[in-house]
Amino acid sequence: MRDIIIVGNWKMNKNNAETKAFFEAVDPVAKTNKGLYGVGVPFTDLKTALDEAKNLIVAAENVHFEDSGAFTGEVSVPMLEELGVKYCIIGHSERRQMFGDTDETVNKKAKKLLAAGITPILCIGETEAEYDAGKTKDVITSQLNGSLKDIPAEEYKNIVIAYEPIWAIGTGKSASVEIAENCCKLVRDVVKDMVGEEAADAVRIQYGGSVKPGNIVEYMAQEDIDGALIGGASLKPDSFIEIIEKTK
Ligand SMILES: O=C[C@H](O)COP(=O)(O)O
Repeated sequence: MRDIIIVGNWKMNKNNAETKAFFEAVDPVAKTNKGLYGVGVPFTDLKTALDEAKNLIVAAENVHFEDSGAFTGEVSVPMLEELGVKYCIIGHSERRQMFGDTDETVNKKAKKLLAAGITPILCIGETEAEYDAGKTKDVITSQLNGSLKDIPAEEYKNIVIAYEPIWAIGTGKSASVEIAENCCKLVRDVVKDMVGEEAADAVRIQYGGSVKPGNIVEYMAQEDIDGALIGGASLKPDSFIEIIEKTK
């Protein structure tokens, strides 16, 4: 049985004082022996978050695939390791759309993270036009094959895949439970085709896109949904606390 993993993604929000206040309010509630709860925070908040975290896990929101060099503005895997980061979101659709991330660069990031013992939270998902054109399966298959290329089956227990239909991100228009479950099952089937049943059973799959306290329970009741990646509803302590309390 896979453990649940529910992670907030703050995106470009919160300073250090706000991070500290969030952890003071939320961290005690996240004490559980049943699953994992955490937040992805901006690089500038990582140290504060890690210092405060007793129960919540802390994720970076991106990383570069080279260890060091002339990459102005970037942060490397060894830099995250030095801070004690254990989780890192990669390939978020906002990075793919606005900052040039591709399946190829995301694949390099995933390999570097795994080699360092940091769990990648790999984001995939189709646009509204692709969904309407019935291309979801093709898009997911191509993103998974590209982003997880040459990663051995035994590593999949250390990987989290976040299926986030782009049309549901920040729109308030969440995918129906049926669509979310069907697509997460599709992700698992593609992984099975790629690396076999054992890896497909082990990989944790999150749904992301307008998840909130009012819909988290029905998503989490689905067989192939092991967790959620939550943007807007992870910013307010009260709303994230409600999500934790409803699922732990
Ligand atoms: O990474 C999280 C997703 O982008 C979902 O964001 P949202 O919950 O605000 O729709």
